[in-house]
Amino acid sequence: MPPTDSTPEKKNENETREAGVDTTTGAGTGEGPGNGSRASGTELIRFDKVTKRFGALTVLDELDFAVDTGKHVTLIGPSGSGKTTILRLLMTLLKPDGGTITVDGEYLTHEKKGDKLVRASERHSREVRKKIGMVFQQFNLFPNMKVLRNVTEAPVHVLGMSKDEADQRARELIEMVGLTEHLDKYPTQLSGGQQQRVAIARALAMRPQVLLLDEVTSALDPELVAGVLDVLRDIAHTTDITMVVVTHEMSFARDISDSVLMFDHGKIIESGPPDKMFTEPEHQRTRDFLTSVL
Ligand SMILES: Nc1ncnc2c1ncn2[C@@H]1O[C@H](COP(=O)(O)OP(=O)(O)OP(=O)(O)O)[C@@H](O)[C@H]1O
Repeated sequence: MPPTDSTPEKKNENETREAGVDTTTGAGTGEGPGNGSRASGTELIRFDKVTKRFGALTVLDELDFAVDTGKHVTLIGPSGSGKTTILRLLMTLLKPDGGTITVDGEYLTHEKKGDKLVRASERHSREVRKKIGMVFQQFNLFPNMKVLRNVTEAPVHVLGMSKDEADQRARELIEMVGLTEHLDKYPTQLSGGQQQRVAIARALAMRPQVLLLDEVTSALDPELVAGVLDVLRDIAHTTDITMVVVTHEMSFARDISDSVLMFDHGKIIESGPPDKMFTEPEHQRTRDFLTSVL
């Protein structure tokens, strides 16, 4: 399908993809975002010494990493290692206890007041968060709205898009996820896999710069998984959208990732391109984890 206003920009298929992730601890050097200058030319997301605690449990401990524009980064690691927490922080569903998160050169968690960096207001976070779309494990569709309206609702009410434009964009996205004949159905009239494809179209309708995927097939019956992964593979391979993915589907991760980050107890213990991570991981914890899921 040719690129349109409603779909993420088509990528140069000959482009050689580099890892696109920085897990060094150099974050925080330089002038920093939020004051008119971007931390780096192509950087879209940066976690700078981000700490998240739940009571006595420290889930993320001064985590540093960055994702470049257009790259696909997959987070792997044992249950409880903090992967979903990272996505929820990006959606501002959680607040960090320390450190800063920036998206497209703007602080998500903080804002500048004069020379000071203060906690972001809800309004500021909401604006920055518009750059981010997320697809959850549970599809979270509006049960009382038909498929088309599920996809047009947020562009009209959150972005202020005209109904006609939202409608046209939604139809194109619904076609992209293969559901044109189901436009007029309610979510309960669809299979789980179809509902998840509506959720993907709905996230893309907001034209986000980054798409977060949180174990999007784990609530599906096994026979419905492939259809959803095929749609996501297509989006990953034919568009320029940045992706941060949490999945236990390792062959999918291998197909779409520029870089894989292995988490253990809230820290990145190893990272690299998927071919290396899945065939010759260096860390024993990574080897043990991959043996348990492959
Ligand atoms: N709202 C919360 N309140 C208390 N503890 C939480 C909360 N959310 C997450 N946790 C805890 O934080 C830790 C990290 O959770 P998180 O969901 O980020 O892990 P994960 O790596 O995504 O695991 P999984 O692969 O099982 O989804 C877990 O021990 C979890 O129980």
